[in-house]
Amino acid sequence: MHLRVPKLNLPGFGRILRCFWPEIRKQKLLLAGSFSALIAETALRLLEPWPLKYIFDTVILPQSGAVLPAPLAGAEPTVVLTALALGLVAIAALRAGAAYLAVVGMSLVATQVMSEVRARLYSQIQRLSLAFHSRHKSGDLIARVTSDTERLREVTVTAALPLLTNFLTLFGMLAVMFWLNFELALLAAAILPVFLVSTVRLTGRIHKVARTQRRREGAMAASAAESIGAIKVVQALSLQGLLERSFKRDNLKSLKEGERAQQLAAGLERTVELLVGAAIALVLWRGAQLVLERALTPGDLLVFVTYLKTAFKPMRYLAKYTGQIAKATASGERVVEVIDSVPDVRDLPGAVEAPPLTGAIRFEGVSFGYQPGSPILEDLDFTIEPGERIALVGPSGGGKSTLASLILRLYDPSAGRVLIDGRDARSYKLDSLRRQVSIVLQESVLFAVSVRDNIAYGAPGTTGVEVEAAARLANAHSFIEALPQGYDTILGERGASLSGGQRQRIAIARAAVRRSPIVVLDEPTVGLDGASEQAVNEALERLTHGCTTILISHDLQAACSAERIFFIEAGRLVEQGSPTELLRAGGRYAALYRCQVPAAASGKP
Ligand SMILES: Nc1ncnc2c1ncn2[C@@H]1O[C@H](COP(=O)(O)OP(=O)(O)OP(=O)(O)O)[C@@H](O)[C@H]1O
Repeated sequence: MHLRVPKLNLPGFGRILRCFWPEIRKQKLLLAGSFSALIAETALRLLEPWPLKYIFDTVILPQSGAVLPAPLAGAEPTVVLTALALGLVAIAALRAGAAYLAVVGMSLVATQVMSEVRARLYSQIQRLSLAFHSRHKSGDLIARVTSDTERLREVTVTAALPLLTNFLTLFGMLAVMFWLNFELALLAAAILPVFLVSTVRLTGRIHKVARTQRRREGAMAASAAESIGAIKVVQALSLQGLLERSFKRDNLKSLKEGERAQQLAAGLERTVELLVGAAIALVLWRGAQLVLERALTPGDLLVFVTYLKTAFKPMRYLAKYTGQIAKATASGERVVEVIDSVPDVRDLPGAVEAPPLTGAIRFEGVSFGYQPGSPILEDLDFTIEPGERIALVGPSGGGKSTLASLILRLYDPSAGRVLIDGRDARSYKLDSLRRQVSIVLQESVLFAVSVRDNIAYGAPGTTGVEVEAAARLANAHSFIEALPQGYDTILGERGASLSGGQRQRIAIARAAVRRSPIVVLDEPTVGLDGASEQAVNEALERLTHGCTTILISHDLQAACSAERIFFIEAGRLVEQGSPTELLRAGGRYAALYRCQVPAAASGKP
């Protein structure tokens, strides 16, 4: 019956336990050891008031008629007193030892389980597809990996463990109380239903507040991460004041929710104290009558009252820690939500390792939308031969980058198929496919590690010689050598310590170490000055030599370097052909070209 109280959050608890079970199972020996220590502690706690009872019943009030246990029966009162006092010390010492082992063991279990869960969560976040990441903010995900897992670990040790100990004690003591005197035990247990009703009501509300607060903290971490990540833009646009005000508002709301949860928990704690007080008064009132009627010894009544105070401690604990446990459950749910998410793009059953690809790409009736019901690409049909160079051009928002991300399998089409070397891209193992596609973006992201590592990230296992060769290919070797520590120079976050053109050339070197047959270039020279653009273009020329190349560009003159041009508008392939063919055809591409390059009205690209 008493177990119904923590069951309040059981759907959450159950899900969390199920999710963490693989990690918990690994700690079963340590868990069993700690649990045994916990049982021993409980048993010793049950024994604690008994020496006092015997001192009362046999030394102070020998007329009570109580009988001493066998070894002490008939002994001198001073001997009995000394033995019982020593027994009291022994029980306390053993109980302290058992409690120490239980706490140390359980915290070891919690630390190990949570560090493994944290690692699993991190790798899951890395693996979840872009569709998931565009729904969740990075700061919120970071909060899940760091503070949510930490809160779970902490609360397991500081709240859940004491609760478990005390619930075991409650059961043990109630059993002994019923054995000692049924009527009195029934009186003591009478407060349980009242307690249950008020706890159920209040814990539900506390849990709700805690969940809202945790969600808000996640959102705050997300906005902090977003603005700190874009500090240059924030300062350039003088957005500090605006962002500070909105952060303060959320912070205050979170604080108020925290206060509310604390108020509710404090209210619950006081209710429990009142109930325990009433129960003790009731037991004393009836117990004293039973002692006078000689149906109970004074020592028994002493055991009863001591038990009652200790036995109802779990209730106080429950009240005190309900807020914490509710918050931890909310944290646990946030962790489980991510771990249980199934990546939209994943290896399908029977997926095979992609063999070395030639780079043939075919779209068959491909449609795709980020949200169901709003298509971004519609019914695309085309073939790209191995080693062919294709330029994707067309108005902004037409779907060019989206099309390229389908080749990388960052998303899967909602209809139709993308075939790579004649096989559905979904039939290959994801990693083996992506390893054979290189990508250079408009804003290449570099990591805050050495230049060498940034390049080697392109293909794990790359040697120093290969890194240098790739840097030479990317026109980056000489400027890297001129950096303070050459290839060992550690870059600022996102490569902030380099110029745009330098970042691009390192990104090209990173793409080069992959030696992949397919290369996607998404506006790689936008924003570069003439000299940088030329250096980057030379590097790209060498990178894409002999590869199937998809160039996304708004620069129609640059697009003319392609063998074929695909004009993408509103998610449809409206024109395709060689630059000369398209100009002659006088369609959408020719009109745009003449706008951009008026001198080309002659029709020659
Ligand atoms: N992650 C996303 N979630 C939802 N919609 C998106 C997402 N990425 C792009 N879109 C939408 O898809 C459409 C096509 O975007 P896409 O970036 O593919 O176009 P584009 O032709 O490459 O544009 P640009 O030339 O400006 O780079 C746009 O309307 C854009 O708003």
